[in-house]
Order: sequence, then structure tokens, then C-alpha cells
Amino acid sequence: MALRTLGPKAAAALDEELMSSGAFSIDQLMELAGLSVSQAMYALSPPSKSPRVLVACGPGNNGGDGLVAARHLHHFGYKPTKYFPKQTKNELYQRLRTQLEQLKVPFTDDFVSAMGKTDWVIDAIFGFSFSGEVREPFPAVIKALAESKVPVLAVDAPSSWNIDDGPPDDGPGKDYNPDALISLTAPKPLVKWFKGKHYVGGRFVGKEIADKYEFDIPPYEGGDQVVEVPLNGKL
Ligand SMILES: NC(=O)C1=CN([C@@H]2O[C@H](COP(=O)(O)OP(=O)(O)OC[C@H]3O[C@@H](n4cnc5c(N)ncnc54)[C@H](O)[C@@H]3O)[C@@H](O)[C@H]2O)[C@@H](O)CC1
Ligand SMILES: [K+]
Repeated sequence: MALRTLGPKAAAALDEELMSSGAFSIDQLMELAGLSVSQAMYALSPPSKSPRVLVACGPGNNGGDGLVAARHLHHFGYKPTKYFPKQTKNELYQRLRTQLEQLKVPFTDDFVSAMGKTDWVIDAIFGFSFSGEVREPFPAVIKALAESKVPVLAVDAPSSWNIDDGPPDDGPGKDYNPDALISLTAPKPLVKWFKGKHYVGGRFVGKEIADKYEFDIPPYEGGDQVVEVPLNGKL
């Protein structure tokens, strides 16, 4: 049995429910999501093998997960660098940025050059709210990811893929196939087209909610925040 998927509308509704009747704050959810991204990175390649990680952050909550992950990666012993070209004035993001500044996590505004000086890239540009054609300044970033010689871990979705329909037929993300993907809470329908290593994280939902939204809680072990899940094989 493969894990059931959660479409973009249901994923947004679930987020809203968690933050209203569920009594979670966005900070809590983002912290757990970002922690699980950093744990997937560690499972893929520990800092002794790949110390340099370039974290590409988009303007929404997917980017926020990337900022949180960068902080945890620093504490795990990596040397993260962040790329965050469209910074919001939202207070949460300002606090996440200040936390990274205090740890002296550097930033870059030249993503393409930074790709030549890293061991892994984390794609936290767009998640389940992405739609349409990729707008500036991101087409060049998506193109660089598609042509990347270093491995890429995508957060929740390979950025520029349609959440329901998978890889785009043309545009900068046409040939973008990241090496690994961490789905948050539940895989999105695009996993049907994904061929790399797949993890699920974002361990904050109980069975009642999972039943209501018709997805499965993956078989997390012990205190782990992530679990590797075969995409079409048996659980
Ligand atoms: N319940 C969960 O699983 C949680 C998910 N979180 C993360 O939140 C993500 C969803 O966050 P959001 O709803 O903020 O949205 P996203 O981060 O997916 O993206 C929205 C942002 O991208 C921009 N955008 C959308 N389409 C674009 C295009 N074609 N070109 C350029 N920019 C475009 C929007 O203007 C907006 O600023 C998830 O994928 C996940 O990473 C966590 O942070 C919190 C908990
Ligand atoms: K992403």
C-alpha cells in the first residue's frame, strides 16, 4: 500500500484547521517542518561527508521551513548558506533571519555562483501554494536547480512542479528532477512523477485529523521526525 496523497486545497485547509481549532501557531508548525527537513538532510548525507549546504528560500512558508532548517543544520555541524531573495517584512521571518545572523550563517545573493561552492542544495522555494508560471527572480534559480551537478533535496515539492500534475512541460523547471524529496505531513499528488529518495516529515498530526483529511500517518520510528517511504512500494 502506498501512502495516500493530499492535494493543494486539502493541504491549505488542513493548515488552517491546525492553526484555528488545532490551536497551533505557525511558528510551531514551521519549526517542526524545518526540523524534519534538517533530519532528512542528515539521513541523506551527514556533515562529515557534505558540510556545505546551500538553502534556497522562497517568499512563503516553504521558504520559512528552509530558514528553520538552516538553523538546525548549523547546530548539526553543517556550514549552511542561505539564499533568500524575496524577503517579507512579516515578523516571524525577521526573527528567523535574526536567529541565523546571530549564528553567523552567511547569505548569498548570487545563487548560481553559490551552487558551484556547495555539497548539497535544499530547495525551499515553493511548496503546495505554487501555481502558474515561475515569476522573477526565480526562473534563473529553477533553471540552475534543473541543471545542478550537486544533489538537491526538495521541500514538499520540487519547485515549479504543479502540485497535482507534476513536472511542467516547458519553462525553467522542465527537466528538474531533484535527488530527494521530503513531503511535509503527507505526500502531494506530484509524487507520482518523482523518482528519487523520498521522506515524509512534519510529525504533528493525530489520527483523527489524518482520517478526516484522508491521508496516512507514516510509520515514524521512536523519536524520529522523518521516515523514508518508498513511493509506490509497500509500507
Ligand atoms: N501543514 C504543513 O504541512 C505545513 C507546511 N508548511 C510549509 O508551507 C508550505 C506552503 O506555504 P505557503 O502556503 O505559504 O506557500 P508556498 O511557500 O508554497 O508559496 C507561496 C509563495 O510563493 C509565491 N508564488 C506562488 N506561485 C508563484 C509563481 N508562479 N512564481 C513566483 N512566486 C510564486 C506566492 O506569492 C507566495 O509568496 C508547504 O509546502 C510547507 O513547506 C509549514 O511551514 C507549516 C506546516
Ligand atoms: K520546494
